[in-house]
Amino acid sequence: MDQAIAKADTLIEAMGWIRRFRGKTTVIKLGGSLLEDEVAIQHLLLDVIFMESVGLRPVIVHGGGKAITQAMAEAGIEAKFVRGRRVTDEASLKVVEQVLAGELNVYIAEQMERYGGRAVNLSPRTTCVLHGRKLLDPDGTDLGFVGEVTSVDRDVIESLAYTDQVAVIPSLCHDEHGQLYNVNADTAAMAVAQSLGADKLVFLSDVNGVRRQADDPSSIIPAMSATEARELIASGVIQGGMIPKVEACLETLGRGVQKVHIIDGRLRHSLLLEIFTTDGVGTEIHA
Ligand SMILES: Nc1ncnc2c1ncn2[C@@H]1O[C@H](COP(=O)(O)OP(=O)(O)O)[C@@H](O)[C@H]1O
Ligand SMILES: CC(=O)N[C@@H](CCC(=O)OP(=O)(O)O)C(=O)O
Repeated sequence: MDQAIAKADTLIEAMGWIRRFRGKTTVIKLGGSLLEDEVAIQHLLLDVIFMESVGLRPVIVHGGGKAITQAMAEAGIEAKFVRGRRVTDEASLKVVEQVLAGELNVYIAEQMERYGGRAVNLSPRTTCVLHGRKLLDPDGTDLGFVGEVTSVDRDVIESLAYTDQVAVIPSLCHDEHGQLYNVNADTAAMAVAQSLGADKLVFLSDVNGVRRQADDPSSIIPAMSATEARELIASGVIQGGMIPKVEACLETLGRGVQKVHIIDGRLRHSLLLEIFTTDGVGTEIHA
């Protein structure tokens, strides 16, 4: 009986949070490192289905860096990164498209349906909602077919939300000539969040947050300012795939959003804990 009462109390507590966030959009960026972990993905997608069921509006943007690197290795192509972005020639682009649009995008939507949700693939193979152009690297390095998103088909994504369906978007964009580009998934998620005027942008990764030492989980930084984040990139504490993630957070903050979060998607219910509790998990970056 006590357990049943505690469960009812939890439901009542959740009601306040649900009322507060109902109708608001949360963009959830699923990192490719997490997509390798079937159990973590199952729990995360259940959290997303719960959010959708109670009237929040989740939108998924995903990457797939690890799977792309593996598929490239199988095709005999060496992966090369510049400041966390993959140098993408024509052969690599084919692999990127197959992994992101052909495999992972379909896998995520299928898993959502399997657990009782309704999901729709919005990829260049179905309906492309990310439009952009070739990214000109600030250092002058030519990254090949790497793009940046300049506009998002907001109406398509929102009309799905109105009919209780969750958009699942891979990090690929088209330019006006139909040329496809490989977009870093963190920056793609940022562009979607900005375009939808999202209330929250949550980056789910396979680390517990930003750390002072990349390989030491106990060195996690629970909260930091935009200035500190810039210093940590400049000093080399933030490296590799964490650079575009933190840069995307900084750009989002620069456009009026007050807080962004980088959290550990392997932690069970990390998404719900982040949204429905006052003690956040992971690293929060604030203006
Ligand atoms: N200071 C840091 N704190 C935490 N992780 C870091 C840091 N610097 C580099 N990293 C690396 O960034 C990775 C996360 O980026 P990435 O592999 O692109 O993840 P995702 O696939 O989730 O986007 C971590 O697994 C870690 O190896
Ligand atoms: C240009 C660029 O770097 N694109 C990324 C797209 C996937 C991605 O970002 O995946 P994660 O979220 O797993 O890092 C890449 O090719 O790896």
